[in-house]
Formats: sequence, structure tokens, C-alpha cells
Amino acid sequence: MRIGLASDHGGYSLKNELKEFIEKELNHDVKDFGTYGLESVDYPEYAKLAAEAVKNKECDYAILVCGTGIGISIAANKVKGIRAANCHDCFSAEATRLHNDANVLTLGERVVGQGLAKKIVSTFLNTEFEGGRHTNRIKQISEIENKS
Ligand SMILES: O=C(CO)[C@H](O)[C@H](O)[C@H](O)COP(=O)(O)O
Repeated sequence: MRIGLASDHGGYSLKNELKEFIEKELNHDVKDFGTYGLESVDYPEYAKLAAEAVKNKECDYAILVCGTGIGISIAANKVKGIRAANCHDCFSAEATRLHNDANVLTLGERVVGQGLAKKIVSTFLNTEFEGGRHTNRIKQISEIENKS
């Protein structure tokens, strides 16, 4: 799969760790949308770049990192068709793929350690959407998006 990665300065170090992990351990291609250093930047810009790549099908999924994972998640969810989930445990990462068909995972570098972050990423990327009763719920989310 092709995985988009992006962060602000608060998620830069974890993003770099995850890039190597996803490429070398999970064997997926990674497209890194920045940021490329520790200088303070604004997370919405990077959320938009990676989320639009998912929307345009340039990437299958994106993983976004900021200090908490919250700001970058809020920004990504403003892009049409994006279902971004901020997960700091494996149960949530699995559930958001099974039930919400989430296409973006967000993480907080100031919240979670590298080891757990890697397990969360691995769980997210290895879990398929369950469909069934959840399909109509996703459709209802899209309807809210289209009418607002
Ligand atoms: O948006 C956030 C809060 O949900 C992120 O954690 C940002 O990384 C954070 O706000 C950046 O804060 P800083 O004081 O400018 O480093």
C-alpha cells in the first residue's frame, strides 16, 4: 500500500520513526508530506496535504502526527471523504478500521511512546473494514458532510 505521512514540529520525531517502521517492517511505500525539521510550523497545512492525497487516491491511508494528534485530526477531518481517528490504543485503532472505515490515523508524539505507536499503526493498517451494518452509518456521515 501507499501510506501518506505528515506532522508538525510536535510530531516530527515520531513521524520519522514511523516512516522507517512502515517501509522496513511493514513493507509499504511511504510518501512524506513534511514537515522536515523541528522548526515550529502550523499543523493544518500538513494535515491538508496528506488528507488530500488520500482523498485523491494518491495514498491508500495517511498517518498524521502532532503533539497530541488532536489538532491534526480536526484539520484532516475537514477534507471531504476523510475519516480521521486519533487513537492511542490498539483496541481503538482496530475498531476505527472495522466500524468507521477510517482512512487517516492520527497520533500524539507527546502522548504515546514509539513502541505503542508502532503497534497502533500496524493494527490500523492490517485491519479491514467490516462492512455490514457499518456501511449505512458511513453513508450517513457522508450525508452530513454533503449537507453542511
Ligand atoms: O494541535 C495540537 C494540539 O492538539 C498539537 O499538539 C500541536 O502539535 C501543538 O498545539 C503544538 O504546540 P506548540 O506549543 O506550538 O509546540
